[in-house]
Amino acid sequence: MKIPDSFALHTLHTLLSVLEESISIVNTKGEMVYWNEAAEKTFHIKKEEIIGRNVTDFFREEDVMNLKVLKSKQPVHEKYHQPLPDQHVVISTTPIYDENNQLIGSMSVERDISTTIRLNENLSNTLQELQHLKQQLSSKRLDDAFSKIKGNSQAINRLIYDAKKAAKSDATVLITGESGSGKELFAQAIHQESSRSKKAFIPINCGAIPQALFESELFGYEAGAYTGASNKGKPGKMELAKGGTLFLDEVGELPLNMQVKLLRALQEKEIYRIGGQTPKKINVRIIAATNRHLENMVSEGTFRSDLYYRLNVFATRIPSLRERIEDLPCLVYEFLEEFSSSYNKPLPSIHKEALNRLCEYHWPGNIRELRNLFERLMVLHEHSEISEMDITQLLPQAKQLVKPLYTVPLSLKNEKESIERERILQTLEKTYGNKSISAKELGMSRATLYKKMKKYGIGYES
Ligand SMILES: Nc1ncnc2c1ncn2[C@@H]1O[C@H](COP(=O)(O)OP(=O)(O)OP(=O)(O)O)[C@@H](O)[C@H]1O
Repeated sequence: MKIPDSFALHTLHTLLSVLEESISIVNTKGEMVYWNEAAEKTFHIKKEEIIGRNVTDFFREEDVMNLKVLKSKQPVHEKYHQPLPDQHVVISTTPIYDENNQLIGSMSVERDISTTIRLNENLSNTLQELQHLKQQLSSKRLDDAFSKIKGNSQAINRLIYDAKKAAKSDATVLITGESGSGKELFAQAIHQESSRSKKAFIPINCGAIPQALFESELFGYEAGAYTGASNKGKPGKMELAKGGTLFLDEVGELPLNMQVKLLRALQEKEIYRIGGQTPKKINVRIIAATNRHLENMVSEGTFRSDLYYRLNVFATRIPSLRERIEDLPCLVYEFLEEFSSSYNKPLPSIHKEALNRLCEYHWPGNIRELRNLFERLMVLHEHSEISEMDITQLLPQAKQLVKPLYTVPLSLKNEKESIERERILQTLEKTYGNKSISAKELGMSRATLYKKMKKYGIGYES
């Protein structure tokens, strides 16, 4: 059956009008002879306005693909094209020939991709902005003295907020908290954020120095002050911290007679070196820390109340890890990253049950204990995921004491030392390195404990 010409024409017309692509046909004079509904929508030009008119009345000549193809007679296939400044299309254009192979015009089919392009532009701008913000954030974090303190809990954010305020003043700060909870980290951050940051941060562990040496450590001595002293004299930590911060760690261990001397120095802002006749002006900010309950010590008479009040100007207590267990996942990822990078191992993932297991544990050694556990884990671990079993094996309850089957007999002295070393090691392990508790448990002074640790080569991070 022959399809009548008029039917074919209407069908073709209907087909072109329902297409989502814009169709435009120009004759060899550049006049628009066909313009479908999609073209009307894309270019916001009605058929009645454009049909019969020269296409250059609406577009710049160089932007009209139909005109280019009329000239070149070369068809164009699926090419990106921008007919108007804010219009983006993918265009196919082909020359039209009659039955005598005479060029009679050109037809373009254009798919509007302006929305996609705009979305892409927005996305790329957003990504650039994001990148920029990330850079800003990371440089800000690096600049931020508190950036080393990890954790997102309300408690830690509040502490950082308060500590930043304390850093702006020159007030004495007293930091309390369990062993390994981050007291020294906070003290360092306060110093770095303060106007004294360019000067020294000098830590002094009040519990580690034998009583007899404490005064010379803190105040220094003049040449020839006593036998065995350097003949040049030596500045004490208070002088060394000039313009900076003196961190009195474990201040609760300070002997009473030294408490008096410290208080006098703080009040009078000057010190005398041992054997010295002229006072030396001191300019230090004091940050003190302790895991002891100083108020109780004051009532027991083992800590002077006047020194306590002198230190307690700005007091802050760092909660134990169990009190802010919500910080644990963030700390875990931090330590995994740190140790995978320092031991050159791929970063493992951690199973949810392993994290649960860690959250259930009571962390007497706080963040130091968590950090040590992850260092051990990264040394031993070989898989891509950390399982609950890996954690259970490393947590103290799971530890089993393995007694050697046979040991070479030692002399009495050596045996005594060996037992002592073992006892010290076990106690330190049990208290997660807390020297004051260990010393008490072992029935010796902290200074003696330090001396013995040195003698037996026991290095325990303080
Ligand atoms: N919030 C934290 N984010 C990351 N690391 C932390 C944090 N708190 C503590 N640490 C790490 O835990 C370890 C112990 O911290 P720090 O020495 O400051 O504790 P401390 O309370 O002063 O301990 P001690 O009372 O035994 O002297 C350090 O390696 C420290 O870097």
